[in-house]
Amino acid sequence: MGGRKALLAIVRTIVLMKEDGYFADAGERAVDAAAICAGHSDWESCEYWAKFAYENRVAELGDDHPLAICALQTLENPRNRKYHPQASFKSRGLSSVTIPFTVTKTPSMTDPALEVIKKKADEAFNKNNYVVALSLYTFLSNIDPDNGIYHLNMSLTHLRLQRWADASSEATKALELCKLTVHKAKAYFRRCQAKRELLDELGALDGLKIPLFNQAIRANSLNIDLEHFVSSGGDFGTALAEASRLRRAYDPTSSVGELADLLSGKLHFADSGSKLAYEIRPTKDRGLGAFAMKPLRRGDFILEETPIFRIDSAESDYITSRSLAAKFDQLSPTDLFRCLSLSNVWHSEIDVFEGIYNTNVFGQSLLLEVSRFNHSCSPNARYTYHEPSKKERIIALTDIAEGEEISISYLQSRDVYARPCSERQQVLSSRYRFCCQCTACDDANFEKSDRRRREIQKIWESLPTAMGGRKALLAIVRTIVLMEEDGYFADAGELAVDAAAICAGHSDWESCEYWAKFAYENRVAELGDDHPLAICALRTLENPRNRKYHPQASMVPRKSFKDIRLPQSL
Ligand SMILES: C[S@@+](CC[C@H](N)C(=O)[O-])C[C@H]1O[C@@H](n2cnc3c(N)ncnc32)[C@H](O)[C@@H]1O
Repeated sequence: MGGRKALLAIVRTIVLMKEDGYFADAGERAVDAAAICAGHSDWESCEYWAKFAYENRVAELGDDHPLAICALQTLENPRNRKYHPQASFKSRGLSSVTIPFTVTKTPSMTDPALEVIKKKADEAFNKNNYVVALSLYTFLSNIDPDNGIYHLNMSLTHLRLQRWADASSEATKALELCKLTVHKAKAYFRRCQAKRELLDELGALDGLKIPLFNQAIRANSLNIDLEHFVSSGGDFGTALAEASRLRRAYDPTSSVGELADLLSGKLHFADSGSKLAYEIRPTKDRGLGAFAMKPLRRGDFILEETPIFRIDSAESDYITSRSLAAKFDQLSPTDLFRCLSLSNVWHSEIDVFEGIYNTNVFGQSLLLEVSRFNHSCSPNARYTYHEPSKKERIIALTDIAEGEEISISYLQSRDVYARPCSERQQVLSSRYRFCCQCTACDDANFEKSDRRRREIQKIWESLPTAMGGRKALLAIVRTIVLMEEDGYFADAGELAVDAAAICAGHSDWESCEYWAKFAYENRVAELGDDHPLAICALRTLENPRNRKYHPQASMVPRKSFKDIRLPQSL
């Protein structure tokens, strides 16, 4: 089925179903309609139907149902063949066919990120963690500036932090924005408390000189707000108690330093490993970055960090704002605040959690410190997840001078060392929204670098899928040489693992040992000697003929590859 006739049939079916009081399954018809429109490249109509399908599936199945999630992904990626396999297969022109009514939003489509942040802010406040609570309320009010409740909460939090002037001005903003009398009463009361403390401080400064004047101001100012508090339904006894209470003087130093540290991301975390190896500070043109605090050698551990959370691979295909909100919901308010201070290149275009996650996810981990390391296509360090300790590691790939920026590659293996600059830039700009200017991409080097990386690309494209024998070994040698020439010092170990396997297949045990040793040494340097991949390389080196480690050992005719080695310099 396809085209105009089918779409008209779908419209008629939905109208008849609705007229007949049957309110299920319209979403399924709309999925077909969206697919038809995608096939004819009518993206506007496709979006119209995909939205209808999504809203109906959410209403009928729940927004966390795989079919609703799938509909959302289809809505977000109409041209992607993963979601619409038939996209653009037919001729255009279907936009006039739509259904004659609209579907209202369901309550479950509220912003899950805001709900979580608000809950965590309240939690921090209730645990007397006012600095974090204030930061989270401030974050919320920046996203939703017309919501007076956040200002009301900020006013109270400033009061707890003894920041009277801020408490007063937040209460004033709450008064401007809050509609309900009960909220207004709270705002008056808080402003009154703040002013009293503020005036006490002023009175303490010059109170001896003009005590009567200060008392008059105090009485007048407090009275006005207290009057409003009472007339807005505030408790009279509370107002009286407030009016008669005298509080200690204002302490301007309280908590300010801690807040500044949190905001500038300068706090070091408990398990951030070798603190002396690097520091996070602003770069010239790419936000924050990590810089070596001492000279580092290839193989040195720079950082080990427990992820804030991980998304397992099965989950990663179904990430939605709601599933991410559930992850963020498990964090402490302080960790949530730290996450919210991470870079978000998506700004308000997408849900705040999705923006932060997409900008900062490394592999499957979201991390606070690793997230500050910038990208290079010729990195001097790499990140790797160490499953046994459940920590993400950053390890030096080259020697790094004190003061030099430490960079890692956001792209993996052949996506970086076997792709020319333009292809890398495409991914980096669409996913991370920056134009890379690393040594492999800058104007002075990119042509030379492109020549090498294109050659690697070609070598691998021209090899048969079932790789084996001399040709493959020569391809591996050439690739490692080109990578090295191009200043790319990761992943050679992985290629050497393949080389060892080829040699084992042909029963060339001497060559097998040569490559297995190279693989082991490189995996140790890049991943650590306790990494499962390094341990596996060691076992392979120790047991080259064992099929557990080389399943293809001696499976093909015996051959010698002793003449194929890497140059001595490597
Ligand atoms: C994981 S964050 C890295 C830390 C970030 N600079 C910060 O201030 O928190 C990724 C973002 O940093 C910036 N970035 C990373 N590497 C870069 C590079 N080579 N050139 C320009 N911007 C880069 C981009 O905005 C990117 O989306």
